[in-house]
Amino acid sequence: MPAPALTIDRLSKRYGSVVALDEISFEVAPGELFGFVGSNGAGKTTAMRIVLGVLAADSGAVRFGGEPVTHATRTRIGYMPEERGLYPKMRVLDQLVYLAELHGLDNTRAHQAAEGWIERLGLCERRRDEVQKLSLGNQQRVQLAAALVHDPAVLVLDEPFSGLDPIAVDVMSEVLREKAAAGVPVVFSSHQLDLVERLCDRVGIIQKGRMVACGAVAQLTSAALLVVSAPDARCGWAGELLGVRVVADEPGRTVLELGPGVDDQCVLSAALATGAVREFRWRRPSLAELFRNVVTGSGE
Ligand SMILES: Nc1ncnc2c1ncn2[C@@H]1O[C@H](COP(=O)(O)OP(=O)(O)OP(=O)(O)O)[C@@H](O)[C@H]1O
Repeated sequence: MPAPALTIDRLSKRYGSVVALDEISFEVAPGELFGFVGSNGAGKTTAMRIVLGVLAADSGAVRFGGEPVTHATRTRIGYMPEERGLYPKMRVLDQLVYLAELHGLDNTRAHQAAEGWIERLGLCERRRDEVQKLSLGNQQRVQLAAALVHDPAVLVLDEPFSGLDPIAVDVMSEVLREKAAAGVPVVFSSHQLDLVERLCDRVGIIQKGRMVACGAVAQLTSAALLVVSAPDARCGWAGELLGVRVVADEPGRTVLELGPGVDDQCVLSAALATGAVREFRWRRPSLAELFRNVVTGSGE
């Protein structure tokens, strides 16, 4: 059976006077890796917890293959909570078998799945250890295994990369890519924007509970930036140019965004007026630059 799409439709949630989510919507298609990014407190965890049914929305809906999420369909979601919900005194293997059985696998299949993920995630030597005795990074590997052990149809992961060493980041990335390639919609939150940019097909940027940008990474980062290296120029030289926004200003090197109708040759003349120009080229912004731009623009 093909995996269903995950649809988040105009979710709103308040905690007293705090608006955590304000009509937030997005969809994650089967086979898509969707990166959910935003500043601290933007509302990512709240949205993910509502998807899982751990928290109720004030309004809006979560759909799975077009149908409202029920208790039965929820068991098909693999979830990695931000607060990491493992049993500290349970051994790694026992824990994974238990969670797999809880999601409906019989004991033999639960053992096979648990052993498979233990091996895949490099936990063989830790399989008989209590979770609380593992390093934080290894606990996180177990948490990922816990999200995957019942072969979920959708993956929802809250900051799965935080605190991982580079090898574990590679393993995590590979697993997420593989699940997406197998047709599973995968959504994860992260503050590591370079990683999100590398991995994701689409991203959603949430700010104060509102989706302020959502789309394909290439499309969102298509507005070009102008890089100008003028070693003799004093800092701030470009700030006086009309219609030009300074994105970054280091000694000798400036990154600019030109407003509509601004002629780049006028910028070149202004740069040459400061002395030699060693570099003058257009480039795409990174996701991190886009994020800063969008978040600043939305009033942060
Ligand atoms: N149980 C709660 N009671 C009151 N306010 C809450 C509660 N949980 C979250 N909030 C508030 O809701 C807003 C959204 O929080 P949320 O944890 O969803 O953000 P986040 O994007 O996941 O942040 P982070 O990147 O720091 O994990 C914040 O203002 C937060 O303080």
